[in-house]
Amino acid sequence: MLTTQQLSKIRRDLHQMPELALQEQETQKHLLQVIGQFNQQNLQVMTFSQLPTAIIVRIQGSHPVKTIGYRADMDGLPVQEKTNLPFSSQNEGRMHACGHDLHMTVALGILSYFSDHQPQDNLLFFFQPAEESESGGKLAYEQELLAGQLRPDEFFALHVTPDLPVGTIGCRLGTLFAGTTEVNIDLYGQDGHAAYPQRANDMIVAAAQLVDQIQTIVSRSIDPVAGGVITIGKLEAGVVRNVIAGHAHLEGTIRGLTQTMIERIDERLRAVAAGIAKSYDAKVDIQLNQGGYWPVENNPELTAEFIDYLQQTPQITYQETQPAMTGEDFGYLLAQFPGTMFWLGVEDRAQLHAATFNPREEAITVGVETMIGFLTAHMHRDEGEQ
Ligand SMILES: CC(=O)N[C@@H](CCC[C@H](N)C(=O)O)C(=O)O
Repeated sequence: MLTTQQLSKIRRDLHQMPELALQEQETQKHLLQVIGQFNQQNLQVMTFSQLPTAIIVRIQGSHPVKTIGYRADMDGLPVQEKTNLPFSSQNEGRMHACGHDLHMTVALGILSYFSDHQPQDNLLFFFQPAEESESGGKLAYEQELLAGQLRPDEFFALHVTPDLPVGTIGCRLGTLFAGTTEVNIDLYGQDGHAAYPQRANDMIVAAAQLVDQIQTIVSRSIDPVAGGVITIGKLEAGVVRNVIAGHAHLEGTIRGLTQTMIERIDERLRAVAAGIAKSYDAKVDIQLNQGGYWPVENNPELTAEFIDYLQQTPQITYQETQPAMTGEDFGYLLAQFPGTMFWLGVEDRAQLHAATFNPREEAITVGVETMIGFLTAHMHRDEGEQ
């Protein structure tokens, strides 16, 4: 089993090599190298041409009644790290700002334990590319990576959160995370000389109005008790001060706790964008893509058992959390397989996705020990029920 020092070294190595969605080649190489050092007796380590950076490791159980899956996401974000840590990202403009380096390390810690202590049930460790975009979970399912002998009967995963202290685990019955829709909007007008606005059709003004009107969607069209979010995170338009912009490009994300809510916001956004296009005599191209970012719905029975385990474990503080507006393509996988996702406290003042995000590493052993303890108890419970 990996020691705390070994886990920390692995996490720091992974932290230095963040790669974007579906480009996780170095990360995969590193994971395979670490896994190669574990006891291989009951392990089957697999990669796949259909999703080249994914890894699945199957551990054969001693007398299995089912296959239990555990998923860790692998990709980083297009963020320039500003932590000044000695093990900062070595990849310019890329950062593990969402804690996926910790997610992978926790998975390796659990995997290394069960490679030395054969579990009763089969275990499946899915190192998943592309959580931040491209929806690697959905791709894996559609390309039948998680089928046949590799089909999990249950699936578990965690996400780190800076909002909880180390030693605290957050979870809830029902919806843990929102579903999301990725938004891409292009507005097309007429470029021209800054001195002759009457001869051009300015898409900076149209885009500014669009961003402004978008703010009314949640505040005026959505039930405030149900809630929703629409954020425009990127707006590009124009080339220089004295040229009127004939094109504007906007990117954003919609968040809602139910499919109905997401669809309602999608519909309002289409209507508002069409209205702006009409009033500015512009052409609009709007692309809304939900991919696999479905709401994360925790399975009632498994999650109740998991929460019960946490409440009875003295080293852990359990906290019931509110649903969060973060998205996760594990939501897609939980729509196919029953399971539970939970928050692992890593306590930091910086938020997820911030360039200064610096999660506390002591949380790694909390994650590893929690999952080893829970899975062991869970498998024994199955044995008792046979
Ligand atoms: C936990 C987390 O931060 N997840 C991401 C998931 C990305 C969702 C999708 N690409 C989108 O932007 O809509 C998040 O941003 O919540």
